[in-house]
Amino acid sequence: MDDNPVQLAVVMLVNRAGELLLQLRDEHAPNFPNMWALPGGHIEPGETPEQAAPRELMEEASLRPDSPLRLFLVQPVPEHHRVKHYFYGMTSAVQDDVVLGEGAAMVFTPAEQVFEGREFTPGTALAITEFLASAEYAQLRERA
Ligand SMILES: Nc1nc2c([nH]c(=O)n2[C@H]2C[C@H](O)[C@@H](COP(=O)(O)OP(=O)(O)OP(=O)(O)O)O2)c(=O)[nH]1
Repeated sequence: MDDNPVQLAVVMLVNRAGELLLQLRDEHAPNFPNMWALPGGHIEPGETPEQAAPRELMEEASLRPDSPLRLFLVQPVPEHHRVKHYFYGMTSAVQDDVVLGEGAAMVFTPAEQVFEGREFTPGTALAITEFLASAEYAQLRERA
């Protein structure tokens, strides 16, 4: 039984070149230090996942999506007592627009390089794999 799992909102933000924004967690992070992740974090009490996702993106990268983020996947991770809400969206921002607010790095990464030598937080690699193969990602690429 996992009665009250921690609720997280994370963002798969794609730029006009089709690159995905990835966060490297810093060495002092209490959980999963030095691992790759998506920008995101805890959904605060009274906050919806739809509110938490753009807030975390602003706090951690100083970026806004071009249009409202959409939900891609809700993923239970019972072994870590978490539920992760994955949102996606497009930005016309470029790497120089990123202001690192949390973590050791925040980088737009070409899709074919996402899995090159990176260890991801639980559930993240699976969600990114599904997203990069999805109609949702293909549609963003068509509109870029
Ligand atoms: N940002 C992020 N955190 C993740 C991912 N996967 C995953 O298990 N986590 C975990 C790590 C942390 O235990 C938790 C999020 O913590 P955080 O420190 O990044 O979030 P936060 O901004 O809410 O931080 P705080 O308010 O607790 O200081 O979720 C992911 O893809 N991105």
